[in-house]
Amino acid sequence: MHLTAELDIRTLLFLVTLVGLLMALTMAVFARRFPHYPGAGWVAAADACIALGAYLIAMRGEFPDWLTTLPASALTLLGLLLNYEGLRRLLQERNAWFWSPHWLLLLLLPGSWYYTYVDPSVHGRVVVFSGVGCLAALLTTYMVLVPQRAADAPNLRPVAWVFAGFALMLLLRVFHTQDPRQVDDFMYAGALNAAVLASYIVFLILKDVGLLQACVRQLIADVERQARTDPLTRLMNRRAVMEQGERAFHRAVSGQAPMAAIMVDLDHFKRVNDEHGHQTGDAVLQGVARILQGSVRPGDLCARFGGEEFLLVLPETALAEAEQLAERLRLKVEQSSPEHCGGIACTASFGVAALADETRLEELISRADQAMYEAKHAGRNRVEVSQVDMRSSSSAASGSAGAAAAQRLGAE
Ligand SMILES: Nc1nc2c(ncn2[C@@H]2O[C@H](COP(=O)(O)OP(=O)(O)OP(=O)(O)O)[C@@H](O)[C@H]2O)c(=O)[nH]1
Repeated sequence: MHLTAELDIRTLLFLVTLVGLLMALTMAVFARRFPHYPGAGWVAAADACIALGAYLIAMRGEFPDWLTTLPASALTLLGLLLNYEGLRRLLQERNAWFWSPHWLLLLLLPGSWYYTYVDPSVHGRVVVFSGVGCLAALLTTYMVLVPQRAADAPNLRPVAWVFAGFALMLLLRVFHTQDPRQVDDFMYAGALNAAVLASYIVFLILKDVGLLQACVRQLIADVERQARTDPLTRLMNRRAVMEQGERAFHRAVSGQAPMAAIMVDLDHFKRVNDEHGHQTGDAVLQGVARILQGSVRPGDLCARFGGEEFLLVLPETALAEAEQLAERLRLKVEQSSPEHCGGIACTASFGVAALADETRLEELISRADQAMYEAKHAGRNRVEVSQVDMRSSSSAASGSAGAAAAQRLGAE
C-alpha cells in the first residue's frame, strides 16, 4: 500500500494543531508560574501560532482560500520567529540584528503572495515556505550554539539540535519539491510532505520538553546556589564553607600540606546596630565582607559564618602567612571602615589556627574560634594565634598589633 494513502494530511494537520495548543498551554502555565524565565511566554505564543497556522491549512476547502494560504504560512513562520525570540530572551542574548531571522517574513510574504495570486502554485508556495522556515530554524540553532552569553543562562544546546533537525526536514522538502508532480495538491502531496508534517509534532514536543528540562535544571542550580550563599554579603554561607572546607582539609591532610583558618568577629557590633540602626549594621557587614573577599587568593574560602562572624579557610597556607594576612585584614578593616562600613568606625578581632594533628575541619575551626575569643578578652581589634600553635611554633608572635586601638576601645 502506498504511504500517502496511509497518512492522511488533514488528520496530521489537526494533530499538529492539537499538539501545538497543548504545548502552548504548557509553556504558558510555566511562564506564569516562573516569570523568572520571560522567554517561556514567547515560546507559548510561538506554539499557538504554529497550531493556528496548521489549523488554517487543515481547513482548506472549508475556509476561503485567501485565509488558508498566505496567512497560514505567515502564522507558521511567525511561530518559528517567536521561538527564536523566546530562546534569545532565555539566553539573555543581545539582539544581533544581522543574525536575527525576523527579516525572513519580508521574504515569505511577497513569495507566498506571488504564488497565491500572480502565478498560483502549491509547489511554489511549499518551496518558498520551506526555504525561509529552514533558514529561520538554522539561525535559531546558530544563536543558541554560539557562546558569549551570561554564564547562568540555561543550557539549551539539545533544543538547538532539535531546531537543526527540523531545518533538515524543511530542506529535504525544498529539494524533494523540485519535482512539481509531488505537490499538485497539498492534501495529497506525497510521503515527504506527510513526514514533514509529522516532524512538526516531534519538533513541537521535543523543543519544549528540552526547554523545560533546561529551565528546571537551571532552577535547581539557582536554588542550590542560593542555599549556599549568604544573601546579605554574597559570600558563601556556613554550610558551603564546611562542605568545601572539608574537601580542602582532606587534601591538606593526605598531601601533608599546610592549611590555616582565620575566624573574624566584628567588635561591639551590637552597639553599631543600636546606635546607627540595623541598615547601617548591614552596610558594615557588607563592607567587611568586601574587604575580606578582596584580600584572599582564588583558592581560599571566605564565608559569613554567623551573624557578625566570618571564616577564612586557607589551603596551602602556613601559620606565619595566615597571621600576616590576619594582621593585614585587621588594619584594612580599621582603616577603611568609614568608607566601607557605612561611614562609621568599626574594628574586628581575629583568631588564627594552623593545621596540626586535627582529624576534622571542625577542630581546626574551633581552635581559630578560641583564639578569636582570646583576642576579644585581650581588648579586641587584635590578632591572636591559637595556643596549640603558640606552643608548637616559637616564631609565632601574637596579639602585638592593634594594641593601642584595642586599649582605646576597651576603655570606652
Ligand atoms: N545589622 C545586622 N546585625 C546583625 C546581623 N546578624 C547579627 N547581627 C547583630 O550582631 C550583634 C552581635 O552582638 P554580640 O554577639 O553581643 O557581639 P558584639 O556586640 O559584636 O560584641 P563583641 O563581639 O563582644 O565585640 C547583635 O546585635 C545581632 O543583632 C545582621 O545580619 N545584620
